[in-house]
Amino acid sequence: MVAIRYEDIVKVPKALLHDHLDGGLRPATIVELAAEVGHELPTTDPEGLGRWFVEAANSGSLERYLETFAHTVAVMQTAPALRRVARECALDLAADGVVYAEVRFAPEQHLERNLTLDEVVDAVVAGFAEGSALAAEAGTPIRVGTLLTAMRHAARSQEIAELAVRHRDTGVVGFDIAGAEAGFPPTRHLDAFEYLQRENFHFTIHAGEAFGLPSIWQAIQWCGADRLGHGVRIVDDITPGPPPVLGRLAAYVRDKRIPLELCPSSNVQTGAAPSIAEHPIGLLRDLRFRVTVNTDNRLMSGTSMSREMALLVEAFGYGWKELQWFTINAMKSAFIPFDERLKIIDEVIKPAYAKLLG
Ligand SMILES: O=c1[nH]cnc2c1ncn2[C@@H]1O[C@H](CO)[C@@H](O)[C@H]1O
Ligand SMILES: [Zn+2]
Repeated sequence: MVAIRYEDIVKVPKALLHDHLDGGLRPATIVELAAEVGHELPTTDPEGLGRWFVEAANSGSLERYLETFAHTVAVMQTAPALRRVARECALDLAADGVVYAEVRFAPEQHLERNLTLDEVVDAVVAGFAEGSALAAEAGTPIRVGTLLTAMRHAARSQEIAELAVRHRDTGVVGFDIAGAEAGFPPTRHLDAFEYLQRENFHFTIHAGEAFGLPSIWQAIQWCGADRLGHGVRIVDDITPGPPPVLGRLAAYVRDKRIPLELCPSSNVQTGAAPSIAEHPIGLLRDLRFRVTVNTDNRLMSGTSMSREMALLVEAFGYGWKELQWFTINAMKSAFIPFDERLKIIDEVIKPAYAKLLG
């Protein structure tokens, strides 16, 4: 087999479902915005700051990993700052060959300087639109959908769900809950999820990352999640083989083709997986779960979509066939309408991979 080159991974179209806006800022932008608002950073050297985020996030614990977000959220409190961060996010993803991305953030964390929730969403959506327009001009078109996240330790999920539905025709395509998982089960937000179902809206739930099967079970069977954010601990319901035996929940997730938004590097940093080579993605792919590959937080993991793909190529020997499978899985699982997903699969993804597959 011909070795896969990194620059070819960058060029090939990729689809990304799980990326946090406040986990993907450019270090130089954080330094500039922090100077404007007088926020103190661990260092004002952009390169050093980038390294600081990765090292601080390498804690082995989700709670400590999440502490690093204090420095990104602090500089995202005005409409121009939110707009800039969103614009740069779209540009960075497009430059990395991502053609479709769903990017999430928690509006309730951006109210420190008196913006309203609606103003926060408007600024971010405008930033994505600007970034996408610039990316198209640069010859790297991208479509970005916004997901609104509610923080699971807080009590604003109903309000954020209503906010998401209010903005559904102007760029918001889904809803999510995130934050510390242990002690904050999905059913705490059942009202919000039931409301979203009545509105025929889409949502994913961070579940099965820092807490195991009960979280996944609640997310799917009580709350009705369309997808699982991470969901990596579904392996706890699989008895290793040969042949591996699926428990009832794992079988349900696979049978129903529930998409798993797997984030390899992030999982290693928070201790959800021991290493990339031992990441359950290998087993889950072999068993043909609806696996997708994601970045989670590009800043905290010092990563990109291409880098996550390259790490999997190296660890599992994947070729273009597997990378296409991940990409089509993601595109099939996106929250935009079916006909629009199909168009990207048929007109953008398949023709590009066909050339590489020969
Ligand atoms: O992997 C994760 N698991 C749980 N919560 C997360 C993860 N990454 C980021 N956030 C949380 O989501 C918020 C909105 O984007 C971030 O501020 C962070 O607290
Ligand atoms: Zn996440």
